Amino acid sequence: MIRFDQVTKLYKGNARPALNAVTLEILRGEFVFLVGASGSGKSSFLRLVLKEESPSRGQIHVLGQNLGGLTSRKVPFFRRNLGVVFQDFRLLPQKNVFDNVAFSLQVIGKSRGFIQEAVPDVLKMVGLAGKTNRLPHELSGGEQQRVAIARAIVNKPAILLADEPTGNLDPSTSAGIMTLLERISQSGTTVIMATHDAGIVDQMQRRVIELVSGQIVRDERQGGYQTQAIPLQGFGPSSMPRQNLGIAGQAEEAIR
Ligand SMILES: Nc1ncnc2c1ncn2[C@@H]1O[C@H](COP(=O)(O)OP(=O)(O)OP(=O)(O)O)[C@@H](O)[C@H]1O
Repeated sequence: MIRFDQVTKLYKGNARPALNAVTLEILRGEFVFLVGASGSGKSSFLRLVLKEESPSRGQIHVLGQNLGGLTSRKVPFFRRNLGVVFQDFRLLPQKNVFDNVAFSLQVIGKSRGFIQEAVPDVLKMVGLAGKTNRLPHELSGGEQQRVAIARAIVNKPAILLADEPTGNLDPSTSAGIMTLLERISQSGTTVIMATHDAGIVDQMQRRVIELVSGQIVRDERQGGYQTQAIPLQGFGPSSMPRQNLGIAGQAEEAIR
């Protein structure tokens, strides 16, 4: 579904790579938390999956396509398979709830009939059936994020990328958003969520990939936010006990 082979991302004017030789595979229907300190490379990872950025080295495959071979003309079509949700919702302030969701279907040329059916369906799913005519500023933060999620999933993407989707929400509203993301994942969508929210990661016990300075230091099937390992010197796979290395780390260690 998503495969990174030795992916390094260097930005201009930044000597240290944002991602450094990242190798991983994410399967269909998986729910994955991406954790790590600010600047560890989480957003860069998501932008590479979306092909908003290109790797400096290495190869990325998403949904069977080698992103390196994707021409810029084909990128908008490729992105139809991906939904994206951000911390700051990014709704269109002048459009009501219905139109915010409908707009994403209009731009990809869906028919009026399709839109009239699909939008109410998805708004019902996210629990906003009664609020279709509200403007974003008339909604709570949690409701705005539900609109953003509805917009991201209305075209039934195979992959949902969420960059700190609960970052602006209180704990109980966040819990509601996580229940929704879990339901979306259960319907077969791969969900990748970058987060600093320790409580959520600890509670959900899903796959956790931890980045430190652009490198994977932990990849656990059912992990928590905080690694159990206390690195002796600096960070990085070499300072982590073997049992906490996860699949990618063990592979790296085997190569060394
Ligand atoms: N467009 C850019 N140009 C130059 N450097 C960048 C750019 N985007 C990110 N970086 C750098 O790449 C590194 C990784 O940043 P990234 O945004 O991926 O981290 P992050 O883990 O998502 O952080 P946060 O949790 O704060 O969102 C940082 O050192 C950052 O300064």
